[in-house]
Amino acid sequence: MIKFDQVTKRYPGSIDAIKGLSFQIDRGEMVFLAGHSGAGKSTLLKLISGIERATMGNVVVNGQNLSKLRASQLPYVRQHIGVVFQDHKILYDRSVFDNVMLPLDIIGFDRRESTRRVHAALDKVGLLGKEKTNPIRLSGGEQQRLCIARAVVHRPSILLADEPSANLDRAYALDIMELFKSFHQVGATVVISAHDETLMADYGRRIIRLAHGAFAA
Ligand SMILES: Nc1ncnc2c1ncn2[C@@H]1O[C@H](COP(=O)(O)OP(=O)(O)OP(=O)(O)O)[C@@H](O)[C@H]1O
Repeated sequence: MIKFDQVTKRYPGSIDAIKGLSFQIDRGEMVFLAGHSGAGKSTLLKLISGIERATMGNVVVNGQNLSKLRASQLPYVRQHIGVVFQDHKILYDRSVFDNVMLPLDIIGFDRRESTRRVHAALDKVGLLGKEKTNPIRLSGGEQQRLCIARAVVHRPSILLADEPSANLDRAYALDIMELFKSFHQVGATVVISAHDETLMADYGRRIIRLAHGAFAA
C-alpha cells in the first residue's frame, strides 16, 4: 500500500514540484500517472521509491513512513520496490546479464539463485539469448525491456515506471504496457507515468492526473 498524506516536495531553489497531495494506492492496484511535462510525475515516483524525501507531509510505503525513516533504513524499503527509470540508467560497460544482476548483487543474493532469477527475468521480457550482449547493441525497445528485467528481478511488490513508453512506436509501447499488466496480474502494485493518455485509455485503470504538482481539475 502507498499512502500520501499532505505531501509537498520543494527542490532547493525551485518551485514546489508536489503541492500538498493526499491519495492512496492499494496493494495490487495498477494505476497510471498522467500530466504535462514538469507536472511532478517523476517527483511523485521518486518520493514513493525513497529517492527523494518529502519536504512536508508523510509518504507511507508498505506500512513504513518514509518521511520518518533514517537514511540507513531506506535500502530495506527499496528491496521491495522496482523502478524503471526515465533515463534508463543502463551501465554500458557491462553486459545485459550483469545489468540485470545488479539489484541482486546489492541485496546480496546467493550466486546460483541470482543466475536463475536473471535468466527468468530476461526470459519474461524476451531477451533470453542476449545475456552476453553489450546493451549499446540493443534497440531502444530492447533497452527498455532490459530496464524492466532489472526492475523486476528481485520480485518487488511495487513496480514503478517513469514514462516507459516514451520514444517507442505505438505497437511497441502497447507491448511494454502488456508486460506491466502481466506483473500486475501476478500481484504487484504497478504505477506507470506517461504524458500520452491514449495509451492508458484501453486499460480501464485509475488515472491520477497532475498539473503543476497538484491534482488536475
Ligand atoms: N532535482 C531537481 N531540482 C530542482 N527542480 C527540479 C528537480 N527535479 C524536478 N524539478 C522541477 O520540479 C518540477 C516537476 O518535475 P518532474 O520531473 O517531477 O515532472 P514530470 O511530470 O516528471 O516531467 P517530465 O514529464 O518532463 O519528466 C519541474 O518544475 C522541474 O523543473
